[in-house]
Amino acid sequence: MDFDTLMPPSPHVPRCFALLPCAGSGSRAGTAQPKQYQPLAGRPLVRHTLAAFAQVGRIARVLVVVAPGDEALAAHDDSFLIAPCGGATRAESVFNGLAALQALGAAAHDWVLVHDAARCLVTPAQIDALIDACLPDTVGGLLALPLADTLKCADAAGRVAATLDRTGKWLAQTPQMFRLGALQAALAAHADMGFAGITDEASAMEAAGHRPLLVRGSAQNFKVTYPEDFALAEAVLQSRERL
Ligand SMILES: Nc1ccn([C@@H]2O[C@H](COP(=O)(O)OP(=O)(O)OP(=O)(O)O)[C@@H](O)[C@H]2O)c(=O)n1
Ligand SMILES: C[C@](O)(CO)[C@H](O)COP(=O)(O)O
Repeated sequence: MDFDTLMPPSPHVPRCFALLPCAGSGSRAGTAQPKQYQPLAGRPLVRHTLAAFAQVGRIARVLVVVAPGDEALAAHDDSFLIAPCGGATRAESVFNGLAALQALGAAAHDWVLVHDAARCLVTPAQIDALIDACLPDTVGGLLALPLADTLKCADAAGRVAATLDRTGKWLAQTPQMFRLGALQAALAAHADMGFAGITDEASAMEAAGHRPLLVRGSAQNFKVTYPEDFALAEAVLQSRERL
């Protein structure tokens, strides 16, 4: 099945697709298997991420980019598609995923929401807020959080070299929402250099001269990165169940 059968393309009504990079090794998490497949509150972590996107009616389709050979780990069902085209870096996985979306029928003017599989606490309301903010915009944008702590710069010995002005500084989160064609072109410009310095979609768009919109996210939308993050994520999920 391709996307055109699902929802015909129209130059007037761009569709929204979600692309989940899920091909990382999760080395900082210290788990035996990649963190996105670790059990969390009874199911693989990435399943919580997918559940949030499944509740957003404006997302036409979700594509999960996994490492070649990991298709079974992502345990496929009909609510999402899998592309086993993960790359050596997150940016490469996203770049390959955009090509897979295009091959399935997504158009250059369609929107793509790129979201870390490892940010499993994102909520449908946060995704909707990003879509609401970006749909009327020409560029697109990202969820992000203004810095809430004092910002230090370290020297090589692990001592404070300076306290930096945090005014106007935000922490980038995901989803990050851009037009497929514009994002593809922005990333393509860095492919020859192995996507060096491109740590998120917005940084590629910025390098291409765009100024993405900052949409306030939530501290709960953190990326599971370190061993202690699993217990925190589980506690948040359990607290939501009690609501
Ligand atoms: N080559 C890569 C690297 C990362 N990711 C994905 O990008 C998201 C954010 O990556 P992050 O968690 O920061 O990186 P990991 O490589 O998974 O972890 P680490 O840096 O600790 O090894 C994750 O959902 C991860 O699976 C990916 O698809 N392809
Ligand atoms: C994209 C991202 O989640 C924005 O904060 C983040 O940069 C991904 O983590 P990484 O460690 O840079 O891969």
